[in-house]
Amino acid sequence: MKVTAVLLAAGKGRRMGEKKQFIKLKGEPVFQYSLNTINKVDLISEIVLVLPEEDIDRVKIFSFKNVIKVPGGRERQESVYNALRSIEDADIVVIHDSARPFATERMFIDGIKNVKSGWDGSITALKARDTVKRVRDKKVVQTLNREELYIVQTPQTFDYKKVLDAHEKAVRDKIFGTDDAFLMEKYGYSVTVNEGSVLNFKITTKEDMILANCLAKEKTPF
Ligand SMILES: Nc1ccn([C@@H]2O[C@H](COP(=O)(O)OP(=O)(O)OP(=O)(O)O)[C@@H](O)[C@H]2O)c(=O)n1
Ligand SMILES: C[C@](O)(CO)[C@H](O)COP(=O)(O)O
Repeated sequence: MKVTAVLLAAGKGRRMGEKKQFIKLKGEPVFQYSLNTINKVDLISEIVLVLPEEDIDRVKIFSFKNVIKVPGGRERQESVYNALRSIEDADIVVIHDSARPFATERMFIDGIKNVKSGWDGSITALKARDTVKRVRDKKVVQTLNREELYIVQTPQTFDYKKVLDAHEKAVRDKIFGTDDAFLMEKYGYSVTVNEGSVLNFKITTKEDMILANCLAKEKTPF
């Protein structure tokens, strides 16, 4: 079974104030951390790296595995769709945000195993540990049952043909989601969870860089 990884690094970093995927963490750009991890996962045979169109030619990458560079779109969903359409043949695709540099090899492997075992998709997720409430106009209106709540991360792994189908239907129906699993759920595909980690947080604002710098290890690629 051919497994392709899609690494998303085409964001604008509006909340950070700069393109966070290129910020250096102990000498390496943020996106290179995920590339290093994906390179260690034997089950993955090629990588589609999605970059801002204006940066495609200048960005230097280090990878043992074959990397295809693809231009991103205006929104994350459009970037994923561009990547999926650029894939010539794959059975399984693993989609990962480069803004999550501390995803582990295990998260990639667990997702791939779940899809190989028959699920249409598997998403890295962390069971809610805090109490979660619904608030409207600053008034607390409901306390949610946290036994049913998961904080969703990437990598997210899917049957390639099915996730491409979900994205094509979403374009047709003008549906937008904050992750790819949302589109799978919407079109009736089965999605399960594999275990995430608090360390697999998404770098979003400058504050997140403090933690990222603490977690980053001095290392050379691979
Ligand atoms: N058009 C886009 C938007 C986002 N991403 C990627 O999707 C991931 C999650 O997005 P987010 O954290 O929202 O990143 P940005 O879009 O860069 O941030 P912001 O929303 O603050 O502009 C990141 O790895 C980002 O590079 C992408 O490839 N293409
Ligand atoms: C896909 C994702 O990482 C799951 O948590 C997240 O939704 C992407 O974040 P964004 O800021 O909405 O692009």
